[in-house]
Amino acid sequence: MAPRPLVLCGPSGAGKSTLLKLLLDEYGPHFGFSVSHTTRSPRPGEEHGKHYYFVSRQEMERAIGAGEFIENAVFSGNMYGTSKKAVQDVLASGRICILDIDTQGVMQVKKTDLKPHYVFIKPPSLEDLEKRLRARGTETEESLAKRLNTAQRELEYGAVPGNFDKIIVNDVVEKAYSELRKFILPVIEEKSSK
Ligand SMILES: Nc1ncnc2c1ncn2[C@@H]1O[C@H](COP(=O)(O)OP(=O)(O)OP(=O)(O)O)[C@@H](O)[C@H]1O
Repeated sequence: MAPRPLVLCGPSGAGKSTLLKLLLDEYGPHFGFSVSHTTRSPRPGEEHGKHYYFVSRQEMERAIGAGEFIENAVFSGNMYGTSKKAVQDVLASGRICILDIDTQGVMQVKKTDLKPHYVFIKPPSLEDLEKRLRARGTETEESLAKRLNTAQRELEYGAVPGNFDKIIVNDVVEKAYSELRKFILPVIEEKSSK
């Protein structure tokens, strides 16, 4: 039986990439990422089928209409999405497929039969979240305001009982990572014993 995917969700700046990096440093070979589809043009060095499946808007709309996508979203005018096939390819290789998605994506995944483990990464407070995003230095004032606004709604969704199997407050990174590790180890062990 294929392993269950792992959903990592949480507001921008909560620390998903940070925790994911630690997880992959320690257990990389057990995990895999699905290759997303996008209608944006490839950047230099990006390969079709490796970084993304680069498709036309027409093809993407057809596939979404045909129910081939688990989740999809529009960012700055371009469509992005995760196809069922892309996730199944990872699972078929015996790896735990990581889905780093927002709450909209989670709602869509919940309608599929993928049955992932749902983990929500939470910042200690909105103030901390803002500090971290500012310190990361990747945002303009406009994108920062947008992320903080969205964060409020995501935190509300994260707090609804039953929406997630595990909520991890990313206060001290090491502590948050050890919680994530403890949650996912049984999944790795179950997979490895098959
Ligand atoms: N526990 C922590 N304490 C202090 N800073 C942290 C902590 N965890 C992460 N950071 C820092 O906060 C910033 C945001 O973290 P990260 O990029 O991992 O967030 P993210 O959830 O992946 O965001 P996005 O969804 O925008 O990709 C980074 O600069 C990271 O180094």
